[in-house]
Amino acid sequence: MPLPAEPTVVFLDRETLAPSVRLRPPAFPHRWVEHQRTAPDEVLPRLRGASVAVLNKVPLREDVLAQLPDLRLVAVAATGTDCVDTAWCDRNGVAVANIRGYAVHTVPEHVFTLILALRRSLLPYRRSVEARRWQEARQFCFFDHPILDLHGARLGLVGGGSLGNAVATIAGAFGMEVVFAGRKGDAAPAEGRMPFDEVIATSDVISLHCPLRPETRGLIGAAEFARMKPEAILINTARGGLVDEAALTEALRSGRIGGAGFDVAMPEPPPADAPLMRLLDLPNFILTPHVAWAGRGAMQALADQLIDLVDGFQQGKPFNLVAGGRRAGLRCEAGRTIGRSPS
Ligand SMILES: NC(=O)C1=CN([C@@H]2O[C@H](COP(=O)(O)OP(=O)(O)OC[C@H]3O[C@@H](n4cnc5c(N)ncnc54)[C@H](O)[C@@H]3O)[C@@H](O)[C@H]2O)C=CC1
Ligand SMILES: O=C(O)C(=O)CO
Repeated sequence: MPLPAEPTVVFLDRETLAPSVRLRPPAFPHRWVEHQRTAPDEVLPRLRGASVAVLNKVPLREDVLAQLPDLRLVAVAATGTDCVDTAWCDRNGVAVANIRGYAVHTVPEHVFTLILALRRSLLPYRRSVEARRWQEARQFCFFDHPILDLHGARLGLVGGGSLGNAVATIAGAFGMEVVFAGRKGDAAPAEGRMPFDEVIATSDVISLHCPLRPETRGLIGAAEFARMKPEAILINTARGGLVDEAALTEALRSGRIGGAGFDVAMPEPPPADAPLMRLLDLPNFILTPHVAWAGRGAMQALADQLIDLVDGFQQGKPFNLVAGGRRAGLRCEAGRTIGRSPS
């Protein structure tokens, strides 16, 4: 359904984009309302009467959506749309669009920052040097912490979209062997994919690049940690919720795996006593605050694409739809706009 004349566009969490990011105004007459942040009980009153909701991480669920008859488009200022009830939107003709491909450099660079730091014991060596351990060494260096090269190591990727593929390209330059996992439980995965369990059992580094959906929640749990190589490291820059944090705690504390690098948690921010926060004393665990995407250029690209989404929708040329495309004559499948429906 098209937007009305002079629609109201409400951005619920503007402060999730840095103040330096320029948001150009949509190219049509509209009323723009911007909130720095929005608490759960403020979502409904703020979106009443709005045709377009813009949000990054504000949850938008059925109980609220059902009370917003004027809403036509939810423009998510991120790739992951797990904060929106896309199934409800799809059933009820509310379009949901996301940002794609903006993070193909920034997230993979963060992934390799974590991988290299863990494989080379960067933080433990820094701590040792700070503690004057070098001065105690009887020769020119010391070997308190393990160092493992990337060359020749196997990288197992879960998710072969824009980020999985970009990580694979960098891995190739390091001389890593890259394997892509098939879907969990699928014994005969598509060509070019290795069975999920085999990827888990044989990879030196496992990196997650799939969306959080009901079927991927808890994708990596106790059974997966039990299968991993003792030196394996797990990288999660995708979403908290993909990994069972209690099982991760057990795997790291017992020395079952070599280490983990996480940029995401469930919930965010994590409370001070959350499982991931309690792991921070470990030298082989690194937690960053969901900033893998936050390279300056990537954030501006995201902001530009965000307004393109709104303009495209208003012009009757929606793109990047993950839900609600049927009424616009577009089919949405597995989070992808895959083409025009046959008429
Ligand atoms: N930490 C951060 O700053 C950022 C995190 N992300 C996260 O990374 C995820 C991936 O981003 P992109 O590669 O750009 O998305 P994408 O949509 O290009 O690729 C996602 C891939 O996951 C695959 N997939 C879907 N369900 C799966 C399952 N059950 N098992 C295995 N694979 C499955 C899809 O087939 C697709 O190949 C996003 O969904 C988002 O949650 C994205 C950007 C920044
Ligand atoms: O783009 C995404 O999915 C992110 O998590 C960044 O907000």
